[in-house]
Parts: sequence; structure tokens; C-alpha cells
Amino acid sequence: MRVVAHTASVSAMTDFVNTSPGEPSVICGCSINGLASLLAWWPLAETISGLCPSQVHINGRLTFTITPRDRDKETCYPPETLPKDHAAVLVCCGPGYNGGDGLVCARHLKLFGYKPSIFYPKLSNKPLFQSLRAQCEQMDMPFLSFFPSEAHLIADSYNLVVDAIFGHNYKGPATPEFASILEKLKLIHTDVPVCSIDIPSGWDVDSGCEDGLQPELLISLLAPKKCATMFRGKYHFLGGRCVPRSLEQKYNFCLPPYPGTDTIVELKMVPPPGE
Ligand SMILES: NC(=O)C1=CN([C@@H]2O[C@H](COP(=O)(O)OP(=O)(O)OC[C@H]3O[C@@H](n4cnc5c(N)ncnc54)[C@H](O)[C@@H]3O)[C@@H](O)[C@H]2O)[C@@H](O)CC1
Repeated sequence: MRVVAHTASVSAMTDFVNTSPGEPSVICGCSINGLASLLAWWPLAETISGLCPSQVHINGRLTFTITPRDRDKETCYPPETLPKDHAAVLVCCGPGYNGGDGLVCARHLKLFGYKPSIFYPKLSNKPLFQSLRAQCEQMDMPFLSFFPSEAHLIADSYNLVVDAIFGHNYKGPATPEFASILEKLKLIHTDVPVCSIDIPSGWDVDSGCEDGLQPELLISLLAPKKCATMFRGKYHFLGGRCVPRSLEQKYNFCLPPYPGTDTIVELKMVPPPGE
């Protein structure tokens, strides 16, 4: 499968809902408002130097730099290149807000020409999630009543798997219901690309998970979490251009600028000093 960066699909996965309660409360709500505005492209690529603010720091340490992208050349999983069943994608949604992000992602994937099916085993009774589920149903997206029993069935049927099971509030170990799903995702990630939203499911927000799921694409939301330094996949994007300066200062974030009206930027790891 040709795997190149396609900003449209990445953008789709980067859109997310205004979710978690509590601080920080000024979260998200970014919506897809036209592909052009969502292309992660740095117009002054040649001028990027090692200077902040084209860098992301975690715990005061330089960790990522912005990667200039060429919007004409780079694409990431464009639907027309996905051979199985009209760009079929499986979107796996967990019980919390990360799962809510998955439902929003599915909605946009459908609008962008993919064929998403959703696995959402634990519907929350919060109105937000009920509404998101209803929206997906109204858009004729099938909800799987059970997770495919064999990992190879997923790889046979889907071109991509979106992992929106757990995000930054996962506390391991997983309950048996979700543990078996995480195990299957781990088995398939060599056969079908897995795209994780915010945090690869099953990872600890700080320490990650050494033998855990290894997605090919990670979309960090608002700011990369500490565990993102352990991400070894191909593509890492930051989305969620809605952190006010005051909050950035309060929490000592050092976030990259989003060029123009873009709502995502691609990040690349900076090797620790001496490596
Ligand atoms: N708070 C924020 O700043 C933002 C949150 N957003 C999304 O919200 C996510 C966080 O959402 P939540 O706080 O709902 O947390 P999560 O979605 O990470 O997970 C919490 C849910 O998982 C369940 N759970 C936790 N550990 C489990 C285990 N071991 N076995 C089985 N179930 C377990 C909890 O009961 C709860 O239902 C983020 O990762 C991100 O995707 C984004 O929409 C953007 C902003």
C-alpha cells in the first residue's frame, strides 16, 4: 500500500470534540472547515532554524521540531489508494472522550470519501456521546456488534484502523473486555496501519508501554504527552490549535506555531543530546 502523507485524511483524524471536563476547560471544538485550511504546511520551510517557537518542549526539554510539508507531494492514506472495499476503515472507540474523538473522526472520514465502520462497545449515557453516535448512525455508518474474532479478519477487511479506545486517562491494566481488543490491535499493526488519537491505547500517559501497540500514525491533541517521545511510527501530527497563551504559560508548554490557518503541524522527534 502506498503510504504517503495526505493532509485531508490526517485532518479528518485531527478534528475532535469539545470534551473533557475540568481544567483545562478551554478545549477543542476545532472543526474541519475546508481542506485548504487544514493543510499542515510551513511556508517558510527554509527559514526554520533550531530556535523556538518551531519546537515543542516537554518538561523543559526540546523534544520535537516542526517538519515542513509539501502539500503537493505528501499524502497520507488517500482514499483512492486504499484497495479494500471502497477505502474501508475500522474506527475503534472506547468509553471516554478519546472514544468521542473517534466518533468525530469517523464522521469526517465518511465526508472525505472513506468507508468507516465503527466498533463502540460501551456507549456512555452522556448526551454528547449519544449525539455523536446518532450522527454517525444517520450518516449510515455501520456499528459492529462484536470485535472481529481473529486479528487477520481485520487486516483482510480494512485498510486502516483508527485507535480511539483510550487516551490520556487510561489507567492500566485494561479490563478483560478491552484487554482482548488491545491484544488484537497489537497483533495487526504489522499488517494494517493503526492511527492512534492522542495516545496509543494502553500506553501510560507518561511512561508509554514498552510492549504495547505501535501505531503508524499518532495525532497528539493540544500538546504531545510525555509518552509521545516513545512513539516510533511514521507520522506524528499535533492538532488542537486552541490553547490560549495564558494556559500555555501556566503549564509551561512550548508549542509550535501553526502556519496560516492550519490546524495541524507535523512533528519529528529530536534525538536526545549525544545520540
Ligand atoms: N482534556 C483534554 O484536554 C482533551 C481531551 N481530549 C480527548 O479526551 C481524552 C481523554 O478522555 P477521558 O478523560 O474520557 O479519558 P480516556 O478516553 O483516556 O479514558 C477514560 C475512560 O476509559 C476508562 N478506563 C480507564 N482505564 C481503563 C482500564 N484500565 N480498563 C478499562 N477502562 C478503562 C474509564 O473508565 C473512562 O471511561 C484525550 O486522550 C483526548 O482524546 C481531546 O478531545 C482534546 C482535549
